[in-house]
Amino acid sequence: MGVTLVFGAAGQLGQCLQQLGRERQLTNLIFLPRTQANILDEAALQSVFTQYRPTYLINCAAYTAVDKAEEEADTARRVNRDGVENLARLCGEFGTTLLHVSTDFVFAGTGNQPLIETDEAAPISVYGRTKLEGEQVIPAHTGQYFILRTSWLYSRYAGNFVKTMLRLGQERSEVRVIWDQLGTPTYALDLADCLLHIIDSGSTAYGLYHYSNEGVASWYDLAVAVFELSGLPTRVVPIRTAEYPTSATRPTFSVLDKTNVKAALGLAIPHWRESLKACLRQLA
Ligand SMILES: NC(=O)C1=CN([C@@H]2O[C@H](COP(=O)(O)OP(=O)(O)OC[C@H]3O[C@@H](n4cnc5c(N)ncnc54)[C@H](OP(=O)(O)O)[C@@H]3O)[C@@H](O)[C@H]2O)C=CC1
Ligand SMILES: Cc1cn([C@H]2C[C@H](O)[C@@H](COP(=O)(O)OP(=O)(O)O[C@H]3O[C@@H](C)C(=O)[C@@H](O)[C@H]3O)O2)c(=O)[nH]c1=O
Repeated sequence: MGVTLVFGAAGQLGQCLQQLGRERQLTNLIFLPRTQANILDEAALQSVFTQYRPTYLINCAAYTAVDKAEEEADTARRVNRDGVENLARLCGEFGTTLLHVSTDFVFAGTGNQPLIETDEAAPISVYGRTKLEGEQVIPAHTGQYFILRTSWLYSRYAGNFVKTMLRLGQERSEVRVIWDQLGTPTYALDLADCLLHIIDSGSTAYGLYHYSNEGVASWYDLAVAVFELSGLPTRVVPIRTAEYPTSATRPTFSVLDKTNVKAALGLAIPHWRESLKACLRQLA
């Protein structure tokens, strides 16, 4: 069986893949943190590809600080666009299948219907724009790719909204959370499982797909569920976006339609509340 290289292995999704790799004893998964393989370092990438000649590459490396990206557009673009192009070029040269992850923030989010892959992407933040550019550079270099757009990732690893709520819940009796932005929380471990499923299945249904957990929620709903399921008495006050100013504008409605990924890969996707329970069990 060929080798799968994982870039950005120290991040949230990368650590979920490491967890599944350990649990399933997948010896052909090679994890490369930024310190070993910076996706902006073309010479280092060339030598990693020459050494491993990977069958698959999973790219978890990204610039994900949504607000900070507004002031660091060049840095965000280098990682989210140029870094992805470096990987795609080498995947093309080495016949490697690229599994790349993108975001619901490529959408303006002004509608009210679940978004399909062919809906117009019109990002309203630097992060969203640079992630869209990353999606768009891939097909020029290789046709062997899966791009999975996902949303609102959380897990026991790295920083994420669920962990922020648990921390705030310990510190305060009340938190104020936006209820007028709708999307779908996604357990990063479920996404990691989906990525490994693509590899296991040997699927050649290349292309762009939407993947999140099932259901719809506001950030307020998610916070309420976190406190309810973890038995914390914290009160959640619903507020509007205007009452929580941030540098980056976020989509109002970015629920992803998963019809295509389920059909192409034969996946059963858990509801976000079920996956949240599983994550909170891991965190406890
Ligand atoms: N988090 C979320 O809510 C969502 C994430 N996504 C997408 O999912 C993917 C995974 O996200 P997630 O795991 O949460 O992100 P994280 O920010 O947790 O992890 C990203 C990793 O990429 C690394 N990295 C940054 N720059 C480089 C570089 N030049 N070379 C190599 N590695 C680098 C970071 O290293 P360091 O820690 O040193 O900066 C970090 O370890 C990303 O593509 C993201 O855009 C999509 C929707 C939602
Ligand atoms: C901490 C906090 C956040 N919020 C709001 C702000 C924002 O609209 C929303 C989420 O805030 P965060 O900053 O935690 O999450 P954010 O960084 O916006 O999350 C996004 O990250 C990128 C990487 C993606 O790709 C997206 O899919 C999405 O997951 O919750 C509150 O209303 N109250 C709070 O106390």
